Amino acid sequence: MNRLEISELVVNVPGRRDGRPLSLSVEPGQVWGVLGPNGAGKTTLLHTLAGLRAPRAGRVLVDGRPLAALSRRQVARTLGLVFQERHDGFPATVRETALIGRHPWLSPWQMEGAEDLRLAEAALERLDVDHLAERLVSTLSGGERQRLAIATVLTQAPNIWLADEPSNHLDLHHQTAVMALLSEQAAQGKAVMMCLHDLNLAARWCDHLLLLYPGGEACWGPAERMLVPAALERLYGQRLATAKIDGAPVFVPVR
Ligand SMILES: Nc1ncnc2c1ncn2[C@@H]1O[C@H](COP(=O)(O)OP(=O)(O)OP(=O)(O)O)[C@@H](O)[C@H]1O
Repeated sequence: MNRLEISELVVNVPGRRDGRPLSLSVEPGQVWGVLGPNGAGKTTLLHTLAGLRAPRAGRVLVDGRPLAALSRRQVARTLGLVFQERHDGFPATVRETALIGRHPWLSPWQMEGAEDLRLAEAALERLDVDHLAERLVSTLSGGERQRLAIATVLTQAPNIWLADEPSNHLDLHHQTAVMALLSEQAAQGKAVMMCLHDLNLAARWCDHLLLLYPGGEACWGPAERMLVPAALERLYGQRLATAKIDGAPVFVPVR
């Protein structure tokens, strides 16, 4: 079990004043959504939480220990990252790519074993890309690549998921399947934080929300307290109509 604690964190968004420092905890079992308009700093925040970018101030802690004090291997075992930019380094198949998720768990020259292969195959099947296992990644569609990226993190089996737009490129069915998977991960005691542009996915699947405003303002808390139409309209500069379906609020932009 791992909790991700953000303490007085000021993310370094170039050219922007500090804004409100962020202090919150993503607990095991919780699903946090990060909402905000383009350029609000969602990706920069996730990169900072992953230790890929230094903050201007404040700290990121895993189970009370600063992220910087953990070894690279500990970080790689603990944090699973689904990020937007992907580079095809060398030609690899879908199966080989999913197996990369096992690397934090292997010693430097150790080959993947039967159990690693089983985990990778199960993840590919869960993300509905098992039929593509032999294909080169460079031949995949956008949605297939996204599902493979998520399958690779599932193979990695981290305790904390950081996902930047996990529903990106996905059709409606696969959006729902991925949100159900992240929700299930949380139910198994993992901590999940994801950036989302789709307010309705956030309203249905996230139990906590962090709202990032372009000027550096922010507020956070349980989803039902954050999903206030007036606050969301201010966040996006967009009028919204609201309804309730299946017990969850639904927001539709209006002209
Ligand atoms: N290396 C950089 N140099 C200059 N500006 C940068 C750099 N990286 C990010 N920014 C700026 O920082 C701001 C925050 O970027 P970020 O990608 O975190 O936003 P975001 O909320 O994820 O946006 P989006 O919804 O468009 O994905 C943007 O205005 C972006 O142009």
